[in-house]
Amino acid sequence: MRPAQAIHNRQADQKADPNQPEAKPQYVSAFRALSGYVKPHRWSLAAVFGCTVVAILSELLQPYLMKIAIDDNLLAGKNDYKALLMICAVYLCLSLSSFIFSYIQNNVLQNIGQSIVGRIRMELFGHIMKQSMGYFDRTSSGSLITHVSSDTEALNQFFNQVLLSLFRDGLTLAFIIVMMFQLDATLALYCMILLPVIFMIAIAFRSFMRTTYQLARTRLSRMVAFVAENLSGMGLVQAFHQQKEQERQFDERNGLYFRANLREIRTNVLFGRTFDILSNLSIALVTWIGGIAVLGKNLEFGVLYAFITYIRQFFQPINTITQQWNTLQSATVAVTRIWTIFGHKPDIMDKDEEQAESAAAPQAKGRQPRVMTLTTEQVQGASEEAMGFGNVRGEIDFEHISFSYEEGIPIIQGLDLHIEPGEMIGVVGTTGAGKSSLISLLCRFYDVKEGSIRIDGTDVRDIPQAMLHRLIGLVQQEPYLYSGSIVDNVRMFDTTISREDVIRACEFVGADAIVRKLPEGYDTLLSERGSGLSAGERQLISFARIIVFKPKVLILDEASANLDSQTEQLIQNALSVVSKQRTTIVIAHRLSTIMQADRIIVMSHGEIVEQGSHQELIELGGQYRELYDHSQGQQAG
Ligand SMILES: Nc1ncnc2c1ncn2[C@@H]1O[C@H](COP(=O)(O)OP(=O)(O)OP(=O)(O)O)[C@@H](O)[C@H]1O
Repeated sequence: MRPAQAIHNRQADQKADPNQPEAKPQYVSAFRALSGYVKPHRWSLAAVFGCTVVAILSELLQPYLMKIAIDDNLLAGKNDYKALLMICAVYLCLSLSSFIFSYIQNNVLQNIGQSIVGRIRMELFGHIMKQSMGYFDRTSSGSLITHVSSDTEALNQFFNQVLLSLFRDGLTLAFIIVMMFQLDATLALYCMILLPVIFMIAIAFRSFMRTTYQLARTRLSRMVAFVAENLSGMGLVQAFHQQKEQERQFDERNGLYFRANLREIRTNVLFGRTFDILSNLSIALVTWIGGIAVLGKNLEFGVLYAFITYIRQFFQPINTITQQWNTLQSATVAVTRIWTIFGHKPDIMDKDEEQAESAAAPQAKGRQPRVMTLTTEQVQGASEEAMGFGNVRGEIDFEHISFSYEEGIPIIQGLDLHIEPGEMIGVVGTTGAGKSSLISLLCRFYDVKEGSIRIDGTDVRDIPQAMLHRLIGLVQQEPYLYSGSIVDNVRMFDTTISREDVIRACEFVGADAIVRKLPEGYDTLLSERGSGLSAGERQLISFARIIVFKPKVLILDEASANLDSQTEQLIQNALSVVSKQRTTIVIAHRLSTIMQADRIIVMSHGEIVEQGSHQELIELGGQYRELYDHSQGQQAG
């Protein structure tokens, strides 16, 4: 299999996809979960209920008025024009009342629905953002996009359609039955004969519609997930000329979705038309039985007219409620899926969050909180002075740490490393040696399985994450730049950092000349992922970030891409200024970057196999020497 295709397929296959069709709706738990969100709106819901009752009564009284006009006026031969005019006026008033109260009911209900869905969407996004990196390794971004967009949209439809229909159509149905029995109990009973048939058909269709609907939703989610995977791996797709192959795979998924949709539409049309037939059958039955009664003078003509009108109105709400079944199902599945995410507590939590969690679940066994020496006051605030972490020295200890991403596949085993405050450490090693993993552990993107990592003697697990990430400045291999101006990218949208500070930082790292060449200078808007800037330029912007945020520890995961010699020189200069007086760890792909480091560490299979200065390691004649000779050979070549 070709690489790009293999990677996509691997991602799609391996990551958990909660959009499985077998997800069964759990109505009770789903609605219990929603009830907390609905509670604050209970008075508005009561108003909706009141408006619905008035709107329906206004509508259902109209045929009754016609019955009065026919029986008590027209057929009674009274020629009472005034009374007839009065009936027409009341009829119009009822129409107006039905319109006004339906409008209010609709608006208030939409408002409630939108604010609940908006709140859930916000909380869901916030909850996803709190998850650890391990969670994102296991969960595909496509399915997370589906949860934040489609699942919350399904909830939206629940409030827009299902709740509205349950309110309006359910009450309409109940009132029509009352009106029918009020008009003529015998004729009403004949109509009720058809009810069991209607229910049987509705139940039969329900399970069929559920299958087709779920199939369509699942295929849609897969298609969305596929698009998301492709967009995030677009570079790879283009580099391997995989466009045709990906188009073919998309066409396959698109075709499946198209067919599932057609099936769903056919089922809906068939169901709707079956109800029309039933409605007409009832009308024929009532016309026959009622007609005989009218001819035998046992029933007034106006009653028969009103009955026929009510039968027409009777089938419409049943049809609508049954049609809502799908939306109800998908909303229930969506709620279940959203609550599954809410129920997933982050693998990595701050000590106080962990304590709150274990207080809420006393039976849960957790790690015992450790003594913490770094205080929040030491590292809070925007500037170093305000943050007060001037007294953090930046001493780092990896104490006999072990780590694995997956159970049984060790990546780092019993590693010990002590880094002095202000020391500059270069890390080299073969690909897959565990260099980036070591850094991820220090940043607490993952937790060690054994041992501990300490900063100034405090376990990183005992330092609040917000604080830890202000202490450590990370320049990643592929520095991420957000859609926004250069200024905002340097200060990470933190407006407490002035524009002047940003410019000074850029000047300091040597990025100023590059930024000023851009069309709008510091106000140039970067597109997503900072495209428009080269890898080296993006790294320089990241260095400027380091300067404005003044972390105590700097980590540079050097870009593996080859940079032109001018940019490489700029990066070297930037590194030497930003690493001054701060502990610095550089994962180097080019040995020239770390030759001046205080100490170089050589990693292999998750262990440190050599360490010392450049000169010492060259003299040792081991793996470093080999790497060095190899790089010299490459340069010469
Ligand atoms: N998120 C992850 N999930 C599972 N395995 C991972 C993950 N990240 C890395 N690995 C595996 O862990 C091992 C060490 O990877 P790591 O990225 O730390 O190596 P590295 O020395 O930084 O390599 P490189 O120089 O190529 O970046 C590799 O075998 C890699 O496949």
